[in-house]
Amino acid sequence: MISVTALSKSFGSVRAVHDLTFEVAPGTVTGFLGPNGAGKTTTLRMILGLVRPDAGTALIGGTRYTDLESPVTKVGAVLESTAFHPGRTGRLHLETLCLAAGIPDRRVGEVLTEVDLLAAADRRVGGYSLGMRQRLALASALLGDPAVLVLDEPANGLDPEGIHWLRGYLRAHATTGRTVLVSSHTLTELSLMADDVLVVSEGRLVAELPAGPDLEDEYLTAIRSSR
Ligand SMILES: Nc1ncnc2c1ncn2[C@@H]1O[C@H](COP(=O)(O)OP(=O)(O)OP(=O)(O)O)[C@@H](O)[C@H]1O
Repeated sequence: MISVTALSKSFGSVRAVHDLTFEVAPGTVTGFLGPNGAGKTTTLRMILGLVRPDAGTALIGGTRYTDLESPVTKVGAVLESTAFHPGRTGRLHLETLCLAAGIPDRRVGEVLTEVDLLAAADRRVGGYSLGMRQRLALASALLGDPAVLVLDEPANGLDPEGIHWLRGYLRAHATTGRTVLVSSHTLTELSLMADDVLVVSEGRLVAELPAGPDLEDEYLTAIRSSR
């Protein structure tokens, strides 16, 4: 369970997140949707302990990310800004992460298979396409076999087949009782991927919607009435 309570963060005069409260339950894929600049990335970064909130709390299973013991085995994250060493192969990148986190090396082959990147594993990451880098980022997040996945725009750069695959993957992942929070500013992407959608606008939660055929209409209504 991810629990965000009265979370706020400003950057100078920019109020990025304002008194935000929501919960993400296990067993479902929860979408995090909002216009550009709505505060999605800032919220995810606070959940992951990368940005310090001005007020409020973001807890994972009742504990702040920074207080988790062995966090990579509890929470897997894919962030927009994921950087890779371009001269390393995908496999070496994952092996390096395993070494740093004390995860057994056999996980490398397992996650490469899970994200369907085995064929490119021994190529240098500098030559990867955007979609391949996204798959490698997801593989990195999965190394510790975490119960919680936090993904910022994971479909970015994936081709339609890749998006279809990601959707199936995240759903299967959630079905095993895991928690998945996935952000996007693309409504169609989330309507395919998520079960429920948290809508944020100007740093505030403005609606919680089921991801059904009416999502677009309901989203637009929620955004317009929040302004
Ligand atoms: N490090 C920072 N310094 C200054 N302002 C920031 C910083 N990070 C975010 N902001 C501002 O906070 C607001 C929210 O940004 P954030 O990246 O969280 O939005 P977002 O919903 O993820 O947007 P997008 O969909 O475009 O990725 C924006 O106005 C942004 O410019």
